[in-house]
Amino acid sequence: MKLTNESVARRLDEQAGLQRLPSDRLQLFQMRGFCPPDLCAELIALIERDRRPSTIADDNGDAYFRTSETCDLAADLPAVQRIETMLTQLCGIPPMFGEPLQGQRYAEGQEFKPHTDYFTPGGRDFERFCSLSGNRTWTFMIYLNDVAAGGATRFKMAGKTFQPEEGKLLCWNNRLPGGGVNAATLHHGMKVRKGVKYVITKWYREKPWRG
Ligand SMILES: O=C(O)CCC(=O)C(=O)O
Ligand SMILES: [Fe+2]
Repeated sequence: MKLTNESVARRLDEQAGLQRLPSDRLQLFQMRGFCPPDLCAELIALIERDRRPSTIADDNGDAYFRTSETCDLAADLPAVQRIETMLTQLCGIPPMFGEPLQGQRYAEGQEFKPHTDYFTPGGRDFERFCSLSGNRTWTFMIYLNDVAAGGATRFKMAGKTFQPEEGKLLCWNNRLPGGGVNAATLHHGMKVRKGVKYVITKWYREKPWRG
């Protein structure tokens, strides 16, 4: 199957319950209640079990750039298989293009400062992270819980902020229609002010994933 840059957005446009953000700068969709509460709870338990401090490809020398904790979620776990199947049905991207599912946990005061999910062509980390699998194409992110205060995801250039909410999916195309990277996807996982925030993230690549 040849996966074109445009075919994913077209498919997402046809999915019931998925809303497309009105914007000519980026392709971004949201869906409330995508992940059922029991599955959100299972995924949170897995993140609690396996979390470790997050790393970041290029933190611009700022140790506080991404202060959350991360974990890779093993593909053979039943909860992971369940959400992966739901994502594949939604977007139609063959699973071979996907990186392993990741979980993030933000405690009070933690954040992920403004960044893009793609690697900047020609940037310091590009060769290291993209030579085998190509750059990131689509991001699918799911909030697993309601957060008492803070923890929104802000797309400054697109002028849009999303509040965390149990089961809510956000997804966006990191590329422009012509194939280059889209700087308007810049986003900020804002500080959690009260409570704990859990998300999972699925990133897809231009070529089949070779980790
Ligand atoms: O937690 C958020 O709101 C954003 C997370 C994010 O941008 C990422 O993991 O790449
Ligand atoms: Fe991100």
